[in-house]
Amino acid sequence: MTTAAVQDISALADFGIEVPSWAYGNSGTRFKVFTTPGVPRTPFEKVADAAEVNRVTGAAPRVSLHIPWDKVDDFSSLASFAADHKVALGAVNSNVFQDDDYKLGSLTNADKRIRAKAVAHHLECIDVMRATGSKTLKLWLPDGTNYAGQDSIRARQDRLAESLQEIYAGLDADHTLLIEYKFFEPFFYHTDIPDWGTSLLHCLALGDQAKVVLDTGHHAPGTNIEFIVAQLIRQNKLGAFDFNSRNYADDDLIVGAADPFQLFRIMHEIVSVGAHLPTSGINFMLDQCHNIEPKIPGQIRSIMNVQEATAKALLVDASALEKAQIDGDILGAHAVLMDAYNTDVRGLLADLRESQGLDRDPVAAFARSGYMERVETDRVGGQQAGWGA
Ligand SMILES: O=C[C@H](O)[C@H](O)[C@H](O)[C@H](O)CO
Ligand SMILES: [Zn+2]
Ligand SMILES: [Zn+2]
Repeated sequence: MTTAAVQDISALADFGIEVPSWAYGNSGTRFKVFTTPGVPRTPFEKVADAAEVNRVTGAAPRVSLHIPWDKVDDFSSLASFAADHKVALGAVNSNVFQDDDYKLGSLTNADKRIRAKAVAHHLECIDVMRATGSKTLKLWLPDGTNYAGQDSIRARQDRLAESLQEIYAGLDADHTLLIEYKFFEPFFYHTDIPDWGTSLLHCLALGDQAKVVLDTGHHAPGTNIEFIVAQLIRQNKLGAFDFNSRNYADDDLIVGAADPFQLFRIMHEIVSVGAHLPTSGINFMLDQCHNIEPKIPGQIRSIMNVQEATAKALLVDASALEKAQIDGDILGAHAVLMDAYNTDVRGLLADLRESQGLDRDPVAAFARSGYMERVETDRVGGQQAGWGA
């Protein structure tokens, strides 16, 4: 059983999780996008909601943007608005998945003019980064095909490599390009960046400023995600996470909701090599859609789930684990990990929040704040943000 001596989760005080602007807008599936009273209508209102999550959790210091969903006339005013709300603008996400021109591909398209358009969009995103002070460009490439023979898998990789080079050349020296992989959707025969290996190969071809994004919802069922985490960290090529959880496909549910033990195993691979520390440079982000549940409480719950998994990982008795592993003590080693996983860390986390001057229970603190009632009253009229907006 874990001894009291090692119940130190203080490292969580510096552990920040970046929240996605799009989680505060309406979202859904192809069947229905549900609307909710009080949903933001502008990127400013999205940032205000994200700042509320940071106010009660103390652990959501940045907001990811998605272009053009978060396009504004003056990005520096959005950045100062964010600063006034004690958050910063984080990764800038490109979008090459909502344009008819990209039906047969964007950065992989056989038509050079289409590829140039998609490259130009990424260079525009880099300009947004310069205006917001963000250092990260995040590229999820939806490109793929639906039928065997539809296009040359090899030729598309060559075109992709060329397009990525043009984007990479547009980065400033202190910028990072994050390349996200996904095994399928929106296409259903092949995807041009389907797995960590393909993303890693392109990152290695580009250079040190290119790193892999691991979205926890983007793997084939049965994939051992923590193995990929360990492998990418070994290569110093894990740039970021898109945290969420899923039961079937890219469900984008609340992280840890569908499989809290998987989240713990992932955070164990992170914590066991100190990659949870800010010095690791890994960006821990959420990528979720709260289709039916209240969005701000959903984000608060998500932050708490990552904190709980990380706290449990910090409680792993590392020396006992290593000894059991070296000794070939299979069940002993497993028991050390399960002891930490089965430890109820909610009290420790509440104590940590209190020591940071925060309410012990962020969910209750938000409910008591009256924030939701206020925005439901104020945000009348205009176009709610979100899918289909
Ligand atoms: O499945 C899409 C990816 O997860 C991307 O990260 C995407 O940009 C994000 O989900 C917003 O829709
Ligand atoms: Zn993602
Ligand atoms: Zn996704």
